[in-house]
Amino acid sequence: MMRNSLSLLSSSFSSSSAIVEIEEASEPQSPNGIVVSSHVAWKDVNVMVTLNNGDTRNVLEGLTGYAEPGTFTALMGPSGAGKSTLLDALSGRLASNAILSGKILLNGRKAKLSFGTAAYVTQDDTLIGTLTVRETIYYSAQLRLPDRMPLSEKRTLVESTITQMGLQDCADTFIGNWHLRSISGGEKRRVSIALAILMRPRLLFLDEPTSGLDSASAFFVTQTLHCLSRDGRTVIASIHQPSSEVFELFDRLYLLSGGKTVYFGQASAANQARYTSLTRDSPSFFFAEAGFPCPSFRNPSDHFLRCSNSDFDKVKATLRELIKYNDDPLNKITTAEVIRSLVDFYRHSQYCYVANETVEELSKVKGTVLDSNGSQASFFMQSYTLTKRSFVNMSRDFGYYWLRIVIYLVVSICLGTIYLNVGTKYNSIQARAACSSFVFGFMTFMSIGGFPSFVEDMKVFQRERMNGHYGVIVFVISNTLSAMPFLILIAILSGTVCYFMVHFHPGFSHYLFFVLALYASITAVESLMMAIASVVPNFLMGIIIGAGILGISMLVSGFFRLPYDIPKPVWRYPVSYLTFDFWAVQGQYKNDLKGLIFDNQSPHPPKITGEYALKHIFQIDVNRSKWVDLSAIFSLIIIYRVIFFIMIKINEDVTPWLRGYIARRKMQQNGANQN
Ligand SMILES: Nc1ncnc2c1ncn2[C@@H]1O[C@H](COP(=O)(O)OP(=O)(O)OP(=O)(O)O)[C@@H](O)[C@H]1O
Repeated sequence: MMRNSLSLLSSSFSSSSAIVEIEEASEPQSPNGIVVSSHVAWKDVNVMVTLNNGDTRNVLEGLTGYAEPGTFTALMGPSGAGKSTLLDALSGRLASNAILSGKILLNGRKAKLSFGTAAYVTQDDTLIGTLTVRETIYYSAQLRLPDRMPLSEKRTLVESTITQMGLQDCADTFIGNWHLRSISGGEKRRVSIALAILMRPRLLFLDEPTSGLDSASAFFVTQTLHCLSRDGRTVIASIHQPSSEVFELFDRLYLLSGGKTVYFGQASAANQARYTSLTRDSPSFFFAEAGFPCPSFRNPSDHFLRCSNSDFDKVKATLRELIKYNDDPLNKITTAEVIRSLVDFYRHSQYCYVANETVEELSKVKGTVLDSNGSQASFFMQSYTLTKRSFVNMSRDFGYYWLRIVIYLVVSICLGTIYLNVGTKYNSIQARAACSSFVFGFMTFMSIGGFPSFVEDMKVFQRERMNGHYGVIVFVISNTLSAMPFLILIAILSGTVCYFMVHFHPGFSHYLFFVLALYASITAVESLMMAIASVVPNFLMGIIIGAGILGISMLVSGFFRLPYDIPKPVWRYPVSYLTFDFWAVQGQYKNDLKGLIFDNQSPHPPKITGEYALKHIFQIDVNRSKWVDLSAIFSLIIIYRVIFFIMIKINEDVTPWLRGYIARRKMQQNGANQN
């Protein structure tokens, strides 16, 4: 079954020109007969980062290595050694303040690995908690597989991926969130890997796939990666503290310390503790040769990390009295010295020579160009699937809309009882205005509560976007459409309660306007909050910024300060015209007051007309139709959504470029100052 799905996927890929065959003859065959494979080689890779004060720091220094199809390469080293940076450099995901030099070759060619060319599993599992494991993988398949692939075959591929990752038992369990029972951490990791391997990528990067897992889960995950590599894939993963069982599953080990290579070569045979019985081709032999043999009964991987972690010097200095020293050579000198001699020893060793030679050879063989492994689905299919997934998420997450609907209803009932049958007395003029302002100002404010959910959505979007699953437009469309039914429900429910309890201007068109204006206002707030979420990923900051903007919007709506009294520069032009509150309040005042007759202050005539109140009390232009005001709110929604789109694009393209530019400028300035 698995084989079937694989060949099916390959055939649909080749027909859609996802993989461009360039030099077929030079292409090595992988164990399962699939032709496309990926050799990654890196030579003299340096990464320099610019710090905020303009200082620079070398994070990686002169790294050379390679990873071949059918192998599992583990990047190991203490915290801060540069494992993630090397992974990021290889996968084209370096931060914008990092400057890369050296050669990175994919199948012998310089390659820009981004947006789905290779699968990348990040350290944290950004998954949608309200979906089950099967649904998560299925939606991902729908988002990425070609439309012409029959549904049954997509399902087969999903099921085979579930089986391959050993997720059968929890396939119908929710990923989990604050109110839904969740799968375990190890299962979450496997779901993330399942999503990465769904499109059968030839190259797989994983940043600490076993971090936070117990030893059994870590072994399971590593064993799965080992099996994936045996399928002809090139697997490169950073691993923090592997157990000896996990270590045995690595084919190659790249040991780093302080951004320098301590060892690169075979990882096999490392489980043999006594170096006298070791083959030359093992890290234990290397350590023994370098003068730091792994003591008997010590896990070799612990020993390698012990030798390469200079933090032990600090620990030793702090706990001098408490440590009992044995005759381990590591206790006689500082770890910094150990690292220095290991790095030096490696540089002049056979291991380094072999690595350089192999990289040279690999760079001469020009192989297949791997094109994006991202989505093959059409724009329509992506939009449909994403809208559906987002709708399912919203309807299952109690905190997304349901809670807000309840609160909206409760507040509407409270408002309805406070302004019950507001009437047409003299004081009713002010009461109606205040009630309308509350509805469009304060009640819409409650939409801020959805911000944490938006932030979660943005995280999933960013992961999927980085892996090339869909574009920004698809995300904006799906987000708008999926929220629509809930916003309509909020507007109808709370609008109806308010309208009839307060007894606003009777008549269907007045009721329709009220509900439509409420819907438009809530949607405008949502759009604004989404735009904020695209640039402010922290929800506390986002809520504060959102509250600030909405507060200003209320201030210039024409209720707290009458329109002509709002200071013209800035506040009236353009701020008030750019806020939905202004249009909503003006439109609703007209919708409610126009056509009504109110008692005067004295019980005798003349009565006050609604038009008079609008003009002379609220300073409102009665000649402008309320429908124009409503159209203005809808136009603002479009503007806010366009801003949302632009923000994402800026975040994606302009900000990294700008940060990179600033980093380079700071570096130059610093260099000039030093000179
Ligand atoms: N963009 C950056 N700007 C500034 N410093 C950076 C940047 N990227 C990495 N560093 C620094 O480089 C060093 C290596 O970081 P890296 O994340 O690669 O280490 P690591 O080995 O993956 O560590 P860990 O196991 O803790 O994740 C760290 O000291 C880190 O602070």
